[in-house]
Amino acid sequence: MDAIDISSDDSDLREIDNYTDESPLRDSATSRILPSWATDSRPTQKVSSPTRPTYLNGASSNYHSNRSMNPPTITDDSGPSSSRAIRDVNFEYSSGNDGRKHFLQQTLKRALPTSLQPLDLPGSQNRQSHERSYQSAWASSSRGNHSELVLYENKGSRVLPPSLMHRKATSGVQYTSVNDPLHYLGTAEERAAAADERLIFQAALQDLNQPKVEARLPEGLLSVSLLRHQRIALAWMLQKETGSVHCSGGILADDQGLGKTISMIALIQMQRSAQDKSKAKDLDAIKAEALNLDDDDENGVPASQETDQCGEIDGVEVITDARTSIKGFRRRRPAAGTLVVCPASVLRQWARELDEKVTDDAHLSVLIYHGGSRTKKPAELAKYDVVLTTYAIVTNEVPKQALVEEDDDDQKNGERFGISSDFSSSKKRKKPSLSKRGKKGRTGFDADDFDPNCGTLAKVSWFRVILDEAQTIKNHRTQVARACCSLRAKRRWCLSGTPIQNAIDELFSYFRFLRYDPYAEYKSFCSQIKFPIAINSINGYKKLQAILRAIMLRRTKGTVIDGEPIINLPPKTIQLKKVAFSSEERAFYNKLEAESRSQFKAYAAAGTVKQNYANILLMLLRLRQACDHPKLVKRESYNSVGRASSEMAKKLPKEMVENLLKQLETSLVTCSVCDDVPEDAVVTMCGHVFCNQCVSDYLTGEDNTCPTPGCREQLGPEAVYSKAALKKCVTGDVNGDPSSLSEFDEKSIMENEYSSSKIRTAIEILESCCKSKDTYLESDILVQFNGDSSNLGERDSELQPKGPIKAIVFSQWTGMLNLVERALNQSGFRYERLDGTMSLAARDRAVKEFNTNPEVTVMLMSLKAGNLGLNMVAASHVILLDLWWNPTTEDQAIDRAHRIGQTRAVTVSRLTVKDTVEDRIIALQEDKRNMVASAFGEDQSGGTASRLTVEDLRYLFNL
Ligand SMILES: Nc1ncnc2c1ncn2[C@@H]1O[C@H](COP(=O)(O)OP(=O)(O)OP(=O)(O)O)[C@@H](O)[C@H]1O
Repeated sequence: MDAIDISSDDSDLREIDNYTDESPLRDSATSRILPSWATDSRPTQKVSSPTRPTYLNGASSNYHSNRSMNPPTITDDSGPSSSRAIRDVNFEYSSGNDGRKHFLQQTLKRALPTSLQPLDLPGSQNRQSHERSYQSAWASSSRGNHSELVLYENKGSRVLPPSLMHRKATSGVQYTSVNDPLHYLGTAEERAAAADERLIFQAALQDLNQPKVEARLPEGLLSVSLLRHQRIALAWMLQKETGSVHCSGGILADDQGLGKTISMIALIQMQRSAQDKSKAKDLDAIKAEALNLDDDDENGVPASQETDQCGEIDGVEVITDARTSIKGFRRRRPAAGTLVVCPASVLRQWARELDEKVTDDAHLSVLIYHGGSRTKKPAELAKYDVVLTTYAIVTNEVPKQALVEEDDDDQKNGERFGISSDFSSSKKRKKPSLSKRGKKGRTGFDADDFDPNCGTLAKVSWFRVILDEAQTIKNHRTQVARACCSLRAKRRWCLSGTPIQNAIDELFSYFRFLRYDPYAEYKSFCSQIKFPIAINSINGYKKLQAILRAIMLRRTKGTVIDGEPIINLPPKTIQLKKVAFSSEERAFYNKLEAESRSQFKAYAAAGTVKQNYANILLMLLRLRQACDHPKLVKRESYNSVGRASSEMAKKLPKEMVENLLKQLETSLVTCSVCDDVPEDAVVTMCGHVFCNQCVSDYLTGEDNTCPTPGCREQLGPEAVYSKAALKKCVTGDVNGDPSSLSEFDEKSIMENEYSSSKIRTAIEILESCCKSKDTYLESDILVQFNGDSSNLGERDSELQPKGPIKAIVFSQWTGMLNLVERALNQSGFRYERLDGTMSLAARDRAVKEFNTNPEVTVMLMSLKAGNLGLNMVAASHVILLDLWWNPTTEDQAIDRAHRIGQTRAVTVSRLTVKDTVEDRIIALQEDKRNMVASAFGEDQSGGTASRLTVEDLRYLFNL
């Protein structure tokens, strides 16, 4: 469980199982989401920040705006800032008399900040010595009494960074220079030494002084020229792949639409061309570099030490370790090129970019590894320069890395540090681990890593693995994250415009994938990153920025290099449009809220709030949906599942149908794909319940397993049943079409022609922009884009392309898209639609049609299926019909239109209804936005406001 609950009371919401990243109740800003009636009646009082805290505005990028440095505001730790910080990392503490003091004491007991830890000599600080210092620090601190411990916290000035203390250095410890030989440790020592934070400090220091190096690709490799920020990214990536001691690779976190894909393609080309050159010179050396992929094989034992017996399966040499009899295929695993893992919806786009942006002469061989007929031969994968696949297939084929047993560790630390079990999180339910601890190798991989039955992707050693839209693995407990972590690779990259969406914890998953030591260990991540933020948000976030600096490159659309914006995109205007309910809608909503209120009160009175987590989420879902259209609330099942599924349901034994129906009707659980209460719920043959759209999206085009953690049932689209389809079977009316079922009230707002206030507003916006005569006016702000990137971003009104103004309309609910469709038909719009229930080919067709057919002016998109990766620059208006829990998902959606290639000013309308749950979601989004800005050191506009000094770094790493 991600949230570490150290409150002694039996507070209800905090310990709810099955909470998820996106779920509102997991966030400690719960009180912002639940209506006041819900929070007021909670039996346990929670402490929350009464005022908005002050945030740090440090720098996270080398390439920042030319602003002068503003030292961050110093806030009293006992004030709102610290309580905010506590919320950021999901702490809570009891609000009794000494609640806060007690919390701090316990936090300090659990993980002393580095500033209180003795330093080991560089290179000697392996994991055990780290633990020793951790213990001894506690031992020395614990000799003091509690008030002494609190003293460290309250007398914050004693531990402030020098830059915040009139430039007086507090640490007498010498720090090593960039030229220190430590920086050039041999390969064998690198891993051990990387666990030393001192190296991270040095990298950050070096980075601070680093000039804006640009790499130039040899002529003839790409069909377009790289933009300046892309050339800088290329130089940075080359350095990270070859000259970094932390991990080979990193996080390219540029804003959506700045060209991360092309930057990666340039990296692949650059490295290939370098190889080609040196191949001529030294073939042997190349073999060693390209094929010695076992460097990253963490279960590996040098071949010379093994006395193995060999056999061969599928062209892969299988080795039986003579001592353990464990079968492995570490040796001779085919050495393959670059694996790109991305959401299914952008698979084809990657293929297109690889085809179009690379010259014919420097052609890269590309395999789309997707679909039921994909090859089973590892050697086949190894033939290609680039293999493209999806997260679903990786999840399916790669044995999962063991779960991080943080609860376990917490308990051990609690016991070791004398913390009462009341404060340990060990009471919480542990998610099942697929592997037993005893079977794990030294780095926690499952023994079945060597299972010859694992999929083809796992039987290859990759030279490079790129996770596109890497936020997909943000929850390190999920199967997808654990599978990606197990991929064998020499170099690793995460691409994401929004790497943090909900909580700092999400970074841990990337660090783990990247092998970014010491933070790839959950305990170190907590003690070195999470806890310092909890204790002092200003310093904690500054340190995080420094840590990120060593492996992350992030530029936003507002980034300036040498006084020049990195890209001249047309402006983007976001309007929050407050829609007023009609009187009927208001009455409907108020009634619904009143019902939810009394229901919640009943749970609270019975002390069963936490048992009713899913019910409460459902109440929230209904309130959210009521803001869109009352019909969404009443309609239980409005989408037909596929014909194959309806046919299959008819063939099932009656008893099985009844059981599945019961499961669908009575089990209130969250959908394990989107982590919300299922919309248009469907049940799988194995009895798991999902949103129809989510499970369809997951299963698109793949023979797959059930997405529920721990369930390995094979699943096809025909084994997913809607309530309507099952009911038909039970009542014997097996020939009916489930989609035509209607269960609605016949009140006026439930009538078919009733169009909600939000839909009416959306249509008005579309009428005014897409049907207006201005469509072809010269007055549009246009930017020339003719494929020649040397002209990218230049404004030239004479070359304005003429074309219709188009819009994308997003909703998270397919039911809402259905209702909007009807309104569009009535108003005579031509539109396309993209949602998770469609095949990849159908989605691709819809995007192409929208982008190229001048008659089609509206694209209806599901936020869940269409917010990532797609290029939809034909649209210059975006309408968001409903709000998502975190703002980054909305940003992603908006940037489908606001990206390189956009020629017009982009207008975004976010529709919300006043005095509803949506007000509270907006406040929650604001909190999350601030947390992300603090972590990256960005201001609200996405620019970097100030940068870390050498003193800051020295202080932050306690050197
Ligand atoms: N140097 C360039 N020359 C020509 N076109 C470019 C260049 N760089 C990027 N583009 C185009 O800009 C668009 C956006 O690029 P890309 O899809 O790589 O962005 P991204 O950062 O990966 O975005 P997202 O995070 O949304 O996936 C693409 O259509 C791409 O072809």
